Amino acid sequence: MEKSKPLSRRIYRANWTSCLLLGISICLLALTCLSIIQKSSSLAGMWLPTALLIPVLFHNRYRAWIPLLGSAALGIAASHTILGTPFFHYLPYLINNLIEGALCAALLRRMLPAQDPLSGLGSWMKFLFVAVIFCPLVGALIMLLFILPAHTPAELQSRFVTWFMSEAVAILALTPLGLIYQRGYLSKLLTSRRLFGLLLTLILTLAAGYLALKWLPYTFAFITIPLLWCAIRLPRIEAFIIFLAVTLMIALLHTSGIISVQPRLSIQVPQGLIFLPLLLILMPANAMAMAMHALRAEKSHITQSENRFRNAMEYSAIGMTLVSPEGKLLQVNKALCQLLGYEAEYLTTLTFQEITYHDDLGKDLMLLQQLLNDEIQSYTLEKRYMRRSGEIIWTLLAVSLVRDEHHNPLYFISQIEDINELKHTEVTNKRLSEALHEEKELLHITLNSINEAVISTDRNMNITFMNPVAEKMTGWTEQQAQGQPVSRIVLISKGAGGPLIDNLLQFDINENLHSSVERSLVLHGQHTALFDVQLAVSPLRTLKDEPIGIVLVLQDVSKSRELMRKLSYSASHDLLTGLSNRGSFESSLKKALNVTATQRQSHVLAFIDLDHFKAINDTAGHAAGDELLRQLSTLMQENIRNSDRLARLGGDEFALILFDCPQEQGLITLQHLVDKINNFYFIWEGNGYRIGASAGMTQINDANVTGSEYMAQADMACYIAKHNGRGRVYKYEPEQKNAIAYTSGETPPENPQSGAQG
Ligand SMILES: Nc1nc2c(ncn2[C@@H]2O[C@H](COP(=O)(O)OP(=O)(O)OP(=O)(O)O)[C@@H](O)[C@H]2O)c(=O)[nH]1
Repeated sequence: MEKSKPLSRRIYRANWTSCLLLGISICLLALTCLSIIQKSSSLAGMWLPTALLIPVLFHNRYRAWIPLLGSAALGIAASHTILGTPFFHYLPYLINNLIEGALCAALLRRMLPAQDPLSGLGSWMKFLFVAVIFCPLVGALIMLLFILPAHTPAELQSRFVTWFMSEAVAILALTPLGLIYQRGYLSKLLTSRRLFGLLLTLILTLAAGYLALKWLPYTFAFITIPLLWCAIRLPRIEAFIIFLAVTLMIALLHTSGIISVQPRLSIQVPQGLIFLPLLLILMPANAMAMAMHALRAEKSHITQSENRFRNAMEYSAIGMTLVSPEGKLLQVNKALCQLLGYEAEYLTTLTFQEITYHDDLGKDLMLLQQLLNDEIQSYTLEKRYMRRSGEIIWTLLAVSLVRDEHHNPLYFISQIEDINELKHTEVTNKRLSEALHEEKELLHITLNSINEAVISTDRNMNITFMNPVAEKMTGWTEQQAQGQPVSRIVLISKGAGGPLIDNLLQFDINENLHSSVERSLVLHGQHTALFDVQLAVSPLRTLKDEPIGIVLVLQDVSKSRELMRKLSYSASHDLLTGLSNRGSFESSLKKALNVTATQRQSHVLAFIDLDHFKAINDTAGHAAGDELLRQLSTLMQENIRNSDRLARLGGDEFALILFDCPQEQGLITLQHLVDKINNFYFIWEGNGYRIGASAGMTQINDANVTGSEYMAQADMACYIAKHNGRGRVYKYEPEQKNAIAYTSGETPPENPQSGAQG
């Protein structure tokens, strides 16, 4: 917003044209006034140049004053020069005029607003004191200083009074016009219809004034009437124009001798006071014009604000009403009528109590009372109204109270906003939110009570939720894990020693389901044990199918895996000795045959049968036999390579595959085993026992021969070893159809050692 003061200064920025205009105007005014002086007395009854200079300076910035004052000085000097007044004679008066004008303008600039200096009686009173009384007095005093030595006291007194009066009357008549004049007013007036009215009023006022001056007694009392009438009827500026015109008319008529303003009194009125009545009639007229202007401005202001309020109320999108302190709807707008379904005429016959839903009336009345008691300034309330159709609607009511100047309540202003839909949505939302909360609680309880670990993440794979089982298995609390990358918390590998799975989202669940026990998934908990787990990974998606994270469900399957391991073990092992059983051995034989087929490797297959084992059972008992079987299994296991496969086929029969083993080496190894058994000294319950073993072997080097054929060959060789004296190793020879006894340079014993007590 622009400030008024700079705006005004900008409008009246002085330039050469305005300086020239001012100079010419002041010259003309001074010529007029000086002509009057020359005709009448030594000083003019009215000195207009200063009265013009004051508003011009007032409307211009200080830095423009020097050219303006210069122009004014030149104007006055020119007028004196034209009339032949010597320079040094008029110079003091000229300087005094400039000082007085500048002092007055400077004081007015300090005391009055720049935009509208005379806006009311208050500002006019200031103007009166400063411009009409104080400054002319100062000017008169300065003038006395100039002429002090050359005049008598009586002359000084007369000149003082004349100077003061002539300045005061001129300033009162002309300066207000200059102060309130706004650029463009004259051209607007000349083109408007008001001009005719103004001219007519001017003529009538001047005529009335002339008639009063010429023929009526109490001359100035009668002049006051048309002036006051103008002050009341006309706008401020037009009234001031008429005041000026009347003042000039009186001065001219008096000077020209057509009329005399000299009162018909016995005592002679001093020359200087001749225009005192003029001053006295101008002052009330001016004051009245100002008062009427202020009144009109106030009225216009009130009308404007009333219009604004009426428009705001009428065209408001929300319902508005003015309500009397008793509750009667005084005024309603269209929006309220639509909201409540009534016509305005009918609605204004009702009270708000009649249309308020009964349950909400109490609270409304209570707040209204607080408002009336001045305890609150306004209030808002969600309340229900009853529509004409009987429907009940929710509204948001805002109420304030308007009071008169004595603080008595005038009316309430109520704004009523339709929040019916909002309220219903709110109820629905509340219900939905409660249902959602219940669902969430239920889900939480479910997740907390199930045996599976449940972990969810956000779209960045950072953990958002873990149930208690997940906390237990991972070794992280939900609080610790929240916001952490899932790959840091959930460490899963394929098998206990396998590599960690780094991308759980792309993990193939089917692969996990069908993998062997050894390759199945293991969860590595922090500071906790390893868990055999079954993993399910589900991506979470929005309704628009946008990914928002994943849910991991981990089932602890450690117990079932352990059982499976045990079952698998017992299915493939001999429970007494811990060696492989027949089934497992046959699988190993198949592998050996495959290797032979693919890599052309040859292996050795052997059967080992204990000699006279039955005797141990019979003499020491079945438990001793069991223990002997266990010790001999360990003995044999210790004397073969880790890669070889030893199995107990049943009873006291063992089978052996020596992988990737030439026949000669196989025979040496077998003989070594048989020797070890032959030399083994078994102690049971303080007694020592010896047994022996017979072995038959065959070479696996032909992929076309089946496993059972090779088994039969080894069996046959073992049989021959047994029946050819026991305690020896025989190799199967296919060409001879019979096994050939093999000795490793030693003669087989005639009578093999039997399980006799040592
Ligand atoms: N203690 C024990 N004895 C068994 C087990 N399985 C079989 N036997 C016995 O092992 C013996 C095996 O019979 P044979 O091979 O004829 O006995 P042997 O005295 O070794 O005969 P030869 O082989 O001809 O020397 C039988 O007496 C079975 O009862 C077992 O698991 N524990």
